[in-house]
Amino acid sequence: MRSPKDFFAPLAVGAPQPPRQIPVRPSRMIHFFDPGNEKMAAKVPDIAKKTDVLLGNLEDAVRADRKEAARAGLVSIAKATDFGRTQLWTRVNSLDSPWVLDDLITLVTEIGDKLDVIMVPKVEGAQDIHYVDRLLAQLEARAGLTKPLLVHAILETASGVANVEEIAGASPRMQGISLGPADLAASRRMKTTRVGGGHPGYLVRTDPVGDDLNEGRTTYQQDLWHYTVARMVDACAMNGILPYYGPFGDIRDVVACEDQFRNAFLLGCVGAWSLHPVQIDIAKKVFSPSPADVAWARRVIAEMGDGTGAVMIDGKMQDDASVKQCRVVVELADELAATDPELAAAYDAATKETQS
Ligand SMILES: CC(=O)SCCNC(=O)CCNC(=O)[C@H](O)C(C)(C)COP(=O)(O)OP(=O)(O)OC[C@H]1O[C@@H](n2cnc3c(N)ncnc32)[C@H](O)[C@@H]1OP(=O)(O)O
Ligand SMILES: O=CC(=O)O
Ligand SMILES: [Mg+2]
Repeated sequence: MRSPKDFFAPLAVGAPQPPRQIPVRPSRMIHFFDPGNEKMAAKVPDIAKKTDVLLGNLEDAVRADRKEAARAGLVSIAKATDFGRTQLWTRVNSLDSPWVLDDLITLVTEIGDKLDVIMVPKVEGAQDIHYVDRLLAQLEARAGLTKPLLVHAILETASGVANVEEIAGASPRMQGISLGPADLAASRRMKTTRVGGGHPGYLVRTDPVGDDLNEGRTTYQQDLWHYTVARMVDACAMNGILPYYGPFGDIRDVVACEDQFRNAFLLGCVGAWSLHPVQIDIAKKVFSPSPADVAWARRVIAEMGDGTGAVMIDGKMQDDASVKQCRVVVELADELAATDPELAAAYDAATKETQS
């Protein structure tokens, strides 16, 4: 057993120093594509210009007989493309699959310098992260990489949820965690047949008004994912890593997709997956704080001075705690605005308006 003092030491001789902080880079949408699908692959250079993260997916949604083609496709796309500021991630096959070892060996060796994050599916506990951590260190050392690869876990097994805190803190490489509602539903033996989103049957109903149990009773659909997202957000926050909502499979229902993404944003997530080009702009809109919220937050910070005490602004009490929330919003807005001049202009315009 290594001492806690060794937590940040490289796990192989010659491997780069693991990170002490997760780099702050926009990751509002993690856009999935199948690198073995020629049509999708052809769109990558253009999609790269409008996404924060492009993810070459090798796992579910890639047919078993297309796994090698997807892996080879990702290698050639990564070598041929200048991604600019866009991060390149991959989702490798699960640790019990016949493909994952070759996924990791090939990708780290061939394009380890181009990849930022490796997403690991179906993580059950810290032991899965420890395995990947050591293997990556060995491969990084062999490939002579100088920048450590980061690891992102998908929360999509019942035991993964039970162990989410230890997963989040299992390695200094841990960059974040995404909810995987489809596999999680199956693992939990939930009786849904969807990829994320709500279900009309999961509801609460107001009390009966008279003898007729069917008359005048309103029902409210509930969020199937609230408990898991909230646990994931806490586990990530306490370990200094980033939480994400995962996939929303009803591509046509852009309205409900936006709702699901916004619930996650409000609860603390920094982004979500986009499975289809139509979901990119939804994620960008939802996971960027609105100009009105940023203007308000800047006003509260300005009026709170040194950040202590209580003031009244437009009839609302503000104090040390609310100013901290405002700082979270403004920090995120500033980070996003730093690479998005349009957003920066919208934030400044809204701020000027509240000052006039
Ligand atoms: C539970 C989980 O694990 S979720 C994560 C795994 N799943 C995925 O990664 C799914 C990724 N997405 C997809 O495979 C596809 O978007 C599908 C199958 C859902 C729909 O694909 P299509 O039926 O081709 O959709 P549609 O006809 O609307 O596509 C329009 C165009 O966008 C392209 N396109 C679709 N999805 C993507 C994408 N994710 N990235 C880039 N291009 C895409 C299509 O190739 C098509 O191109 P064309 O105009 O040159 O023909
Ligand atoms: O991988 C994602 C999921 O929902 O399953
Ligand atoms: Mg899954």
